[in-house]
Amino acid sequence: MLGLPAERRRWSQEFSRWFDWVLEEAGIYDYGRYPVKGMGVWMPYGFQIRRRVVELIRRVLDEAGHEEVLFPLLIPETLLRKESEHIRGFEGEVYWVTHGGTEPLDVKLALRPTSETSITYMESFWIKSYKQLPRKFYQIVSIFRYETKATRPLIRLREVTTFKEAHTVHADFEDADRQVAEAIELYKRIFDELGIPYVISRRPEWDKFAGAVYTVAFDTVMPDGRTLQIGTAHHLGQNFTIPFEVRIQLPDESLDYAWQTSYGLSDRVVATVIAIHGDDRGAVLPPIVAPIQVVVVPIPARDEEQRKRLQEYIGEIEERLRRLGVRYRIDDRDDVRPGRKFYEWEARGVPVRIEAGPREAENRTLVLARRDTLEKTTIGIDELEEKLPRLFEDIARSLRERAWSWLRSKVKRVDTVEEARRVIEQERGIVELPWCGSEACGLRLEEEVDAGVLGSPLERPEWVRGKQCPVCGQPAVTSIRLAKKY
Ligand SMILES: Nc1ncnc2c1ncn2[C@@H]1O[C@H](COS(=O)(=O)NC(=O)[C@@H](N)CS)[C@@H](O)[C@H]1O
Repeated sequence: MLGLPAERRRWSQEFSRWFDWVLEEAGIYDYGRYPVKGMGVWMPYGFQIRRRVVELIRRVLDEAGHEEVLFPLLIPETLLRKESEHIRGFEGEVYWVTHGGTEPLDVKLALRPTSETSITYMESFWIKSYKQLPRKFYQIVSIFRYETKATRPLIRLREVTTFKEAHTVHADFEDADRQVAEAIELYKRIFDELGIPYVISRRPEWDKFAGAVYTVAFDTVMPDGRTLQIGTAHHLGQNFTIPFEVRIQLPDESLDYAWQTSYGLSDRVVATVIAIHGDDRGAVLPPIVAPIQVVVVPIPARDEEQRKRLQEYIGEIEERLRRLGVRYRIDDRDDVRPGRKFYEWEARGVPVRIEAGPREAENRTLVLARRDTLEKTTIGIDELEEKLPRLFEDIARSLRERAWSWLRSKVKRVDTVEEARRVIEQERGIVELPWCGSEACGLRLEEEVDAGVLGSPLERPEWVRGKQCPVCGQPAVTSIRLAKKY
């Protein structure tokens, strides 16, 4: 299914307004009212979604030998300044604490924009030998960046409240290289579980993380066709261990500085689950992160006798859902019509709705309504235990497939700058061109296509063989991806 079915038009053409609407309507996140720009409030329902996303991230990292830690929020200026490229990269984004009470501090303290400096400083005390390596730490904390580009709920925050930062230490360059590759596999698993599609690119030299040897990034295409960087992994070489003097004894007894990587995810993971899978009725949540996986909406009975029978029947449904271990809600509010209930739970993206009225109680059947495809089926109540778990799997798979076909429809290979510019102008998405690999041509392409460079594939793409760089005419050694970015 290329492009979008008609009924999801609003979702793609007024994405930003839709996104703000769904965050509020579904009770996910309250943004724009808190009196600090770029900072919002996780509301109860949204907090439950975030909690399950964080649980997934923790499970994947813990199973891969990562150790969760917790570092101080405040980083003294003396530490932050130790790695020159890093501080240059973050200079304009750091929030500073300058006073303790009424007293000015002799050393001003940064609210961490990320934690390489505080973590590497402590590693200089902890890590002395290759025998202790590799070490894989991570923390899930708030970080603070005084973003100057337009802030947006969950997408570009000044307090990034769900920042998972992993920091690893290795005995040599190659093992850090291997760790970046592992980080990429772990991120693929996390995004695949959430059905989020991605393009993986090596960022160009002129747009890598401040202090990195190289950066690999996961980008997705949002409903409005702009790309969002949803995860990054960096090889940090010895750029932090040298200034922080993290020396290790090698097997031959010689001393060398350790090698590092770092890799991060943020609130953007929640943003993309909502944005990518959503439709005009609101959020559509994969069952794995849905706070409520099934909502039961009784269809009111007319007379007293039927009402009693229906109540018993709803009780039986509830008992079965409880035994199944499903996260469910029985919406038996009697001052709200079923139609309104459908609207509310659809906006919240509840994956499955069960409707049951007097007829269903009579025939011992249930109406199952899928949130993703909106289709309804009637089953016998005795089929619930067998069909519900499979329905969850179907929903997760169909959301993932629909998202990937969307992404594939938004990535286009072109041979000329004119084509690239036209595609970006008319369709947005990602354009991919043959490239000689030079920074000069890369920057010229940003100018001429009027889009940002995402970078190049990790493996040399076959299709550029025999093609020329559209800027300088030299043989293309790889491809370059451009897009309008968030
Ligand atoms: N202002 C922001 N709001 C929301 N998410 C952000 C923001 N800035 C960065 N992110 C997310 O956080 C991820 C990691 O940030 S980063 O700067 O690329 N990398 C680091 O900070 C490294 N220390 C790895 S943790 C990014 O890929 C992006 O998905």
